[in-house]
Amino acid sequence: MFRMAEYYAGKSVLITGATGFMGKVLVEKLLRSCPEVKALYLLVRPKAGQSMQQRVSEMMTCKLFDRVREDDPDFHRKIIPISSELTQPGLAISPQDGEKLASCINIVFHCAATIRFDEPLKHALQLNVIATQQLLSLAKQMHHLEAFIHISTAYANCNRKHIDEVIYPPPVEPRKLIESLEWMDDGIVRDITPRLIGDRPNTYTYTKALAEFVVQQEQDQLNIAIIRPSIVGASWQEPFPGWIDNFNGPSGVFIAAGKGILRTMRANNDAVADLIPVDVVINLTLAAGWYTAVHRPKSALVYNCTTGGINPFHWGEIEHHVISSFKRNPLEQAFRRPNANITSNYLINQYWILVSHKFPAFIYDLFLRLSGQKPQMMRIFNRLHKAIGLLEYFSSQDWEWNSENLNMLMSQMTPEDRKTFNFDVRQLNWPEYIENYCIGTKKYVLNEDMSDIPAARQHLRKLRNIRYTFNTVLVVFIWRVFIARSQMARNIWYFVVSLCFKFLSYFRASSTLTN
Ligand SMILES: CCCCCCCCCCCCCCCC(=O)SCCNC(=O)CCNC(=O)[C@H](O)C(C)(C)COP(=O)(O)OP(=O)(O)OC[C@H]1O[C@@H](n2cnc3c(N)ncnc32)[C@H](O)[C@@H]1OP(=O)(O)O
Ligand SMILES: NC(=O)C1=CN([C@@H]2O[C@H](COP(=O)(O)OP(=O)(O)OC[C@H]3O[C@@H](n4cnc5c(N)ncnc54)[C@H](OP(=O)(O)O)[C@@H]3O)[C@@H](O)[C@H]2O)C=CC1
Repeated sequence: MFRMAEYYAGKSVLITGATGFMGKVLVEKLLRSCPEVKALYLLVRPKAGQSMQQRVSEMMTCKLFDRVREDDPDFHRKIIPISSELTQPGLAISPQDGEKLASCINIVFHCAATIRFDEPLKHALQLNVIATQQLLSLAKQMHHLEAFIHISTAYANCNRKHIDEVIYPPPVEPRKLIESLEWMDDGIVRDITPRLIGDRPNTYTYTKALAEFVVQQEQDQLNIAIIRPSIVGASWQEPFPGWIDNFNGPSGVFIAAGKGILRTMRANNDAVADLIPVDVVINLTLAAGWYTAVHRPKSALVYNCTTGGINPFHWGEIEHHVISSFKRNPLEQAFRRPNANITSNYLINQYWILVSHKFPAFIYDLFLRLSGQKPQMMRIFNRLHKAIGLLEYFSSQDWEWNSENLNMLMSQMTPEDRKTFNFDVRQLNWPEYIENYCIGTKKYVLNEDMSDIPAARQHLRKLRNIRYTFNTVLVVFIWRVFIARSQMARNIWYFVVSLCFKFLSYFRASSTLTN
C-alpha cells in the first residue's frame, strides 16, 4: 500500500485560504509530515497595507511553524505565493501565473471562504460560490491535476436533523440565483435574504450548501472530495496541543467566559457540542487528498468530519470544564471571576443578561465616567450579545452526522499513516482537550504569559473578596431597610435570632454534659 507521505513526494499543491486558521495548519502539516512535497502554491491577496509576499513571510514566522523550522530552516523555499483576489474575475490571477499553475499543480485544497455569519448575501455568494466556480474552471485547465478537495461545513445542511455523506439538492439553482442578484441593488438583496435562506440560520450555511452543488457539477471531469468539518477548535496534538489564533466559533465565547464577562448564554446543556480539533480536520483532509488521487472514486465522496456520533460531549460539560480550567489558569485582568451558566430558557437567560451583564456594565461604566475615563463595558457587552446571538442556533440543538466514508478512509490507511495523520477522535480525552484549548486561547490568541498566572490568581482572589464584601453590604443594607420599615420584618428577625440563640445554648449544654 502507498504511504501518504510517499504520495505527496514530488507533488505541487495549490492551497486557497492558506492565511486563514485551517489553511495555516494545512501548510504546516504538509511541510512537516510530507517533507518531500515539491511546492506549495498559495493564493493570497494583499491586505491591510501588506503585500501578499509580506503576509506569507510574516505567517511563516508564526509559532505554529516552529517544528517545521527546526526540521528544515529553509522550508520557505517550497512556498510560492500567488497574488489572487478570489472575488475578482479570473480570481485576479495574472496570465503568467495562470499558465504556471495549469502546467504544474497536482492537488488543489480549497479552504478560502467567508465564514462570517452576518455576511451580506451578495458577498457570501461571490466568495463561497462564484469563486469556487472559478477555481473549478482553473482546475479543469490543470494538465496534471489528480484531486480537488473542497472544504465545506457540516452545517451546510443544518436544516436537516440527520445528515448523510451525500450532496443534497441545493435550495436554489446557483446559476439562477447569481443571475437574479446581479441586477438587484444591495437594499433589495438585504430585504429578500431571509426569504431566500429559508430554514437556514445565515448566509454562510446557505452559500456553503450552494458551493457543494457547484463542486458536484464537475465530478465527471475532476476527482473531487468534500470535507465537512463541524465546529473547528484548537489543535488536539499537532503541532502542539491547544493551538488557536482567532475568536471564531466557541473560542470567543470561551475567552469571554474566562475574562468573567460572559455569565449567561442560551445553549442546551444536553445537546452534543460537535467540536472537532483543527489537526483532526487537516489530517482527514490530507488523507482524502491522497485517497481521491490514488483510488479515483467514480463520484465525489463527502466526508462528514464530526465527533458527536463517535465520542460525544455536551455543552453542559464544556461549560463546566471551561470554567474550571479558567479558574486553574486564569486570564489576566479578568472583569469578574469566571462563572457562566448556560440555559435553554429564553426568560431565564434574559434575566441573567440584565442582572449579570447589563447591571455590572452600567455600574462599571458609571465608575469610569466618574473617574474621567471613557465608558467601554456596555459597548463590549453589546458586541458580545451580537456574537452569541449568532451562535445560539448551533448551541441550542443537535444533529446526527453519518461517518461511513470517514471510517472507510481510515481502514484504507496503513497503521503508520493512521498514526501520522491521526483523525481517530475515539481517543480524544475531552477534559484534557478543553484544558489545552483554554490555555491555548490565553497563550496564542491573547498573547498572555503563563508566568503571570500567580498574579492572575491573586487578581481573582481580590475579585472574590470584592464580591463577598459587596454581598455583605447589600444584605446588611436590605436588612436595615426592612427592619426600619416593617414590624413584621422586625418580629421575624427577633424570632430567627432567638431560635439561633436557643440552638446555641442547647449545643453548649449538651457538650458540657458529654464532657
Ligand atoms: C462557557 C460557555 C460554553 C458554551 C459555548 C457555546 C459556544 C457555541 C459555539 C457555536 C459555534 C458554531 C459554529 C458553527 C461552525 C461553523 O460552520 S464555521 C465558522 C464559524 N464562524 C464564525 O464563528 C464566525 C462568527 N463571527 C462573525 O460572524 C462576526 O465576527 C461577528 C460575530 C458577527 C462579529 O462581527 P463584527 O461586529 O463586525 O466584528 P468583527 O470585525 O468580526 O470583530 C470585532 C472584534 O471582536 C472580536 N470577535 C469576533 N468574534 C468574537 C466572538 N465570538 N467573541 C468575542 N469577540 C469576538 C474580533 O476579534 C474583533 O476584535 P478587534 O480586532 O476589534 O480587537
Ligand atoms: N472555522 C470553522 O469553525 C469552520 C470552518 N469551515 C470551513 O473551513 C474553511 C476555512 O475556514 P477558516 O480557516 O476557519 O477561515 P478563516 O476565516 O480563518 O480563513 C479564510 C481564508 O480565506 C481567505 N479569503 C477570504 N476572502 C478572500 C478573498 N476575497 N480572496 C482571497 N482569499 C480570501 C482568507 O484570506 P485573508 O487572510 O486574505 O482574509 C483566509 O485565508 C472555510 O471553507 C470554512 O467554511 C468549516 C467548518 C467550520
